[in-house]
Amino acid sequence: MAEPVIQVEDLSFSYGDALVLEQVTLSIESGEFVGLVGPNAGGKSTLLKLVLGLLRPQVGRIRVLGQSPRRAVRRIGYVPQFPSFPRDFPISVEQVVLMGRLGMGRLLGRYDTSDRAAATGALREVEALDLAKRPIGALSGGQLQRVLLARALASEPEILILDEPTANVDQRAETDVFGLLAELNRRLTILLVSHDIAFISEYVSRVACLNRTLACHRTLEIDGDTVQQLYGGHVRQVAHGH
Ligand SMILES: Nc1ncnc2c1ncn2[C@@H]1O[C@H](COP(=O)(O)OP(=O)(O)OP(=O)(O)O)[C@@H](O)[C@H]1O
Repeated sequence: MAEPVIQVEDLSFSYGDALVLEQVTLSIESGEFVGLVGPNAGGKSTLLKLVLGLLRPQVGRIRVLGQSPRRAVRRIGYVPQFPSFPRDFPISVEQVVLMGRLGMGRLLGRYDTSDRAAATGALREVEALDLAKRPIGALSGGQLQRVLLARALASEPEILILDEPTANVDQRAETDVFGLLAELNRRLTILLVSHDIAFISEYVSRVACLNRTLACHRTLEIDGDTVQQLYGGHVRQVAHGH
């Protein structure tokens, strides 16, 4: 069997004395669409930072595409919860999407034809090519989210990781973004952080519930009890079926 795309084994992580992740094990296969859910401060962002190589495991091991996270990070497209640039920055949509090529060793402003073609392709894929020349500050929340998705796609990744991609958009834009993700999942493995277990259950194949410890559920198995156990603070009683 092929090696998992993301493999987390017996991972524990603390900030000082505060244990945030305890013996987390998670294996994501090629082509999966996994939702990572859990209450505030449950450790979701910390787990993403470890998978992206921004933090190092203190206990346990992470492999991404058979490599260390630091090496594999160029093969991951990341959509952050909040854009890392001010909305009033005088920069066009096209320039923002081109920034997705920087992780591939390009210098800011020194893009070649292949970079521009990748940016155009990414904007087309998220149906936002008509926005290319617009200033980033003139976009709606839903449009901005598509552009950030295009920026992640511009690096031609094999994995897409998204942190609450629809936290600041209305419901219609949220449905549109998830429709796009379902399309992208035909060729990309996706790991997505969300608070909204009910909404994402329509799209993802598996839900990983994280509240310091982690338990996985096939989407079809999720019922009221699962949600109650996760958000009612008794997540450690959920059977670890993996
Ligand atoms: N750099 C840090 N230094 C110290 N503590 C931190 C740091 N980053 C996060 N924490 C703490 O670790 C815990 C887990 O935080 P994390 O951001 O991973 O949770 P989360 O599940 O992503 O939360 P949310 O859903 O609110 O974004 C929280 O108690 C948080 O305060």
